[in-house]
Amino acid sequence: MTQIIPNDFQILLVDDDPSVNASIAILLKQHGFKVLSVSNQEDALSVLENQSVSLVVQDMNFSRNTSGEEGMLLLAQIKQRHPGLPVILMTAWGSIKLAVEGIKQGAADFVTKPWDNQQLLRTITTCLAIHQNKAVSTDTRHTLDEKYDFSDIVGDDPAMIEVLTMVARVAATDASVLILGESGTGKELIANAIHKNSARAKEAFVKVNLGGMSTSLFESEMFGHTKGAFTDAKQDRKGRFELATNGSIFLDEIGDLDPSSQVKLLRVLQDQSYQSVGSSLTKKANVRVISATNRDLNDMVADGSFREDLLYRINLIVLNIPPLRRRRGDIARIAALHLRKVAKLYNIEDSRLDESALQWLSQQEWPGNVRQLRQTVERAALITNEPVLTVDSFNPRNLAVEPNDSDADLNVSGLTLDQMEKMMVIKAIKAHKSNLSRVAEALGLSRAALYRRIEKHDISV
Ligand SMILES: Nc1ncnc2c1ncn2[C@@H]1O[C@H](COP(=O)(O)OP(=O)(O)OP(=O)(O)O)[C@@H](O)[C@H]1O
Repeated sequence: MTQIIPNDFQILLVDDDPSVNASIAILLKQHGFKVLSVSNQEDALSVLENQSVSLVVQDMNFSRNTSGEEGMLLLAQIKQRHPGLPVILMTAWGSIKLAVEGIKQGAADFVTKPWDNQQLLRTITTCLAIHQNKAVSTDTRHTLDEKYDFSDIVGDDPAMIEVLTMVARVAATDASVLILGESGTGKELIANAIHKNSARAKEAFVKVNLGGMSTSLFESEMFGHTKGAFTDAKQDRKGRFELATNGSIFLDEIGDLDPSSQVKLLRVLQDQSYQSVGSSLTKKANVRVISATNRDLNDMVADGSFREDLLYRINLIVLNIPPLRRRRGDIARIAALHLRKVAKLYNIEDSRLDESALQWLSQQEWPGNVRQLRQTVERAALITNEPVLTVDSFNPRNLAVEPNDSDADLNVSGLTLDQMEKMMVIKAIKAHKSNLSRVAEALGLSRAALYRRIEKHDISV
């Protein structure tokens, strides 16, 4: 994992208030960094010309003018002369608009005054780690696997190697990551990989589907509630942020969040603290935030349905997961992986895909991406019940797969999810000779969940 060796880095502080420079300098030196301080823009630019600096922390105002214009100008000058140099802005509390503007102009991040020492340190080390790793040459899958745990993720195609290399770079940092990609491309798998390869790996990875969360439930779900806070609050309940303490929170479908919940989420990300519903106690949110969506958040910002300031809080790092049709090189391996899994589940021995099947699978458009590929392979294995799958096993006549179906969410199999589920439960019961503990284990269900399904589908055991 990427470690920052502070002594390798010289940080330039630019603030007209000597006490600000002095106290940040003490903090950074205590943590081993080398520090230079200047009080105005001219000196800052001259130091950058003549000395080796790894990162700049700059104020936004250098005179009585408090508009932030001077800071923006300095940022623009630094970015023009030293495009790759990370700059962190110090902005007055409440001037988030200015900070957002700064990020647009190329600032790496911003910290509000009065600053929190730990947060400032985290921001600095994160920016340095991301920047440092940019210089590392692209890895191969083999070198990545030596250092990181990417088990369960097939990705040898150059498009995915690029994604995994970026995951490797950012995993160790606390940077917020926004994962973009069509439905079924593996966003959740990537979010989990970021967590697994971070220092938070031993703590919780809490997934929240914001798409399915109503406005009225948002606060109590995310921040928890105390007993009696509202009519149905029969006891204290922890929220998702508390459950994710010291770990990571995965905010799936963040593009579906309604405006009032967006404000509440922004507040906790901004302040790094929150209050449970019905409590006046402020709790610290030491949580790494990973978000995902298949919507275009920039378009949503443009049409006013997504807050720009929230976007800049969640997208320090953006990972674009390519659709499966742009990484056809991975199709055969993904298909084989999921076939192995389903074969194990149903005790099918020596199952494999023959050349004709692999070729056919590699040529499809897969509008539903990896999820659709996985379901197609599982379905074929289940329906044919043959160890070797050929192109015929995927014959649309048998499986009703439409090769160029353009709607990923349509039921492309001719089977509903419910029918699939029933079929899988029946097969697993047969394969494990009605030993329900083993059936539950094979299906990844608790015994209670298995019983519920047996009852729901009226299956005899
Ligand atoms: N690179 C991959 N290798 C192996 N399996 C994968 C890969 N990517 C995705 N999958 C599998 O595809 C399925 C869908 O993945 P996942 O849920 O992560 O997608 P998603 O982009 O989060 O979907 P959605 O947008 O619908 O939430 C999962 O079963 C996952 O295990």
